Amino acid sequence: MSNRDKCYQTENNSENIRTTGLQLLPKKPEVHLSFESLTYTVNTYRKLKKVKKKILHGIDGSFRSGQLTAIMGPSGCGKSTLLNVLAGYSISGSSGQVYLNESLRDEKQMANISCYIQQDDYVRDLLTVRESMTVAAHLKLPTTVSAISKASQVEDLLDAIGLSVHGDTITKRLSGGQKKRLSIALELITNPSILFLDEPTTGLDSQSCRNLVSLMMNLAHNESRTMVCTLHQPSALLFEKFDQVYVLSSGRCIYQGPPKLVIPYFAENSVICPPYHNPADFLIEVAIGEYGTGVLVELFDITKLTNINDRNKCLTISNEDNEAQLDNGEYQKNNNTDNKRLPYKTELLNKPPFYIQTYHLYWRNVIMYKRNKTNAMLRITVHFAVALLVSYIYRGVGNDAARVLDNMKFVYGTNLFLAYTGLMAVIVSFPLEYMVLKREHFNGWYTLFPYMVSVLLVEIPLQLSCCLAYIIPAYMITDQPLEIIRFGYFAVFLVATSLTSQSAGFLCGATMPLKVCFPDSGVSSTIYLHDDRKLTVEIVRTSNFNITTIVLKPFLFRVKLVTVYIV
Ligand SMILES: Nc1ncnc2c1ncn2[C@@H]1O[C@H](COP(=O)(O)OP(=O)(O)OP(=O)(O)O)[C@@H](O)[C@H]1O
Repeated sequence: MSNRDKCYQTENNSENIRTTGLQLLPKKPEVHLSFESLTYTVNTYRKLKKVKKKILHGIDGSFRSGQLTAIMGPSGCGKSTLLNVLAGYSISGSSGQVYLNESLRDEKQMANISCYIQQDDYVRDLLTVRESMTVAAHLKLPTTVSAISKASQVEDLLDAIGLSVHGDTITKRLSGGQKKRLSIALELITNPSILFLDEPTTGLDSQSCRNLVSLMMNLAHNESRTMVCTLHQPSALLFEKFDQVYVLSSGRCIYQGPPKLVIPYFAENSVICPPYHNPADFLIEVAIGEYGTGVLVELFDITKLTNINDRNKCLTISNEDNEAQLDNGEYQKNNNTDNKRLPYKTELLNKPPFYIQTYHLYWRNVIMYKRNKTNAMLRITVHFAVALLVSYIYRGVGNDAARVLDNMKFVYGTNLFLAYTGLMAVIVSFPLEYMVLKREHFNGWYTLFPYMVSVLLVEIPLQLSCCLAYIIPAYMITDQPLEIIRFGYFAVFLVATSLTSQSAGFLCGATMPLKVCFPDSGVSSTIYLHDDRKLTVEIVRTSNFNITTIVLKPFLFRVKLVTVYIV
């Protein structure tokens, strides 16, 4: 069968996406996730006063293993917030209990058994699908697993997720649905028990949505994982595929249960779905309050009681003694068990040591730099060109005692230029890297120290080459004394300046919000947005301007640190 035929078959036989290959990976335990009186509060400001705003209002619920659950609700009702709190992504501001089976959630254990796939596909654009998976396998799996097994697990996963025919495609060339599947496959390497997905179907066509939901359903049913995702407004066909829906309205739950029971449940509470209406649309309309706010209050109260009962069932579902009780549907809350609940414990995966992580991260960076040679060559060429320009202006000053002041200006200007390019090389690029780093770090791929070392190992030689591309021609053309010691001092001093300002660039890029805009702005296109850190990189295009202003906004203050930047 030709590659094209295989590709066609994989893309169109979504229902046949198999997940059996995943069983080769170390099996994690099945985990029921439940929560009790979950509240999330943020600080907002009204007339210079700090005001607390409650986003989740003490909600209860349970998500079972082997089920695919959708958190639904109108925009701004708190779906992503709930997912963030459950995944442990947002901790400060939250209160209430989260349980893993019958034990309290422990942050470290949670990171070990779960993964969080965000709405945007933060994958490494310059790696191929297979390379991305291989690096992830080397970083996430213990060193006791041989390279051959890792490679075969990667192939199995690619096959299972329908991406094997695209294994050698650069990830930035993948379609939205394929990128989403790759994001899932990257996290499936460690076989997590719980998968959180924030709006996985956003931006996908109906066929890709169906493929993705089928894949999630297979992962839940065949592998007994707990799959939780947020959804906006699915089609009726897609809606029915979920095992459970958890509906939020203004931070409160109004329904948890199977999609098929939505209409009878609401009818019992005097909210009648119009004939031929999509039940998912109906749910959202009820949650928005189109059927009256009184109904919503009633639904909050009724659902809270049902959810508490469900949650308690979920907490004890692994306890065989309680099964007769569960079958009868008469569950009595055992407060003694509540008090005795201990943090969840399971065997932690042995992560590769520091040097192995650094090695794989370094090689990943090398591959990415190789694929983006233009950027590296441009940096070196700009240094060389500016060296020619500056040294032409100051030619011969090094050997002329009458032009000492000019020589000083040359050294000063050189210093400023190298400090500036060292800073700019990373201050703009690092924030773009930030979200991928955050995703990988949060999902436990590596610790920050090996990451930092691997970045420096590729950045320092590059910056050194840039400095030398400037220093050597400039030194010669300005006719500085040809003595090794003097050249050494000159070079060491300038390289040190450049590397120091590069570290300042990393610091600013990693900690400060950054804005890039053209003057006399016209249309704006945001290329990157991350609200948590209030970080915005924005390009505002005007007719033919090529000058940008870079504004750094460290938290409360706005500082125009660099004013002119030529792209
Ligand atoms: N850090 C914060 N500070 C202030 N308000 C916040 C913060 N985080 C979330 N919110 C508010 O909480 C509410 C819920 O946000 P959330 O992102 O969870 O909504 P959502 O249901 O996922 O919406 P959408 O479907 O549009 O993504 C919104 O009104 C949002 O403005």
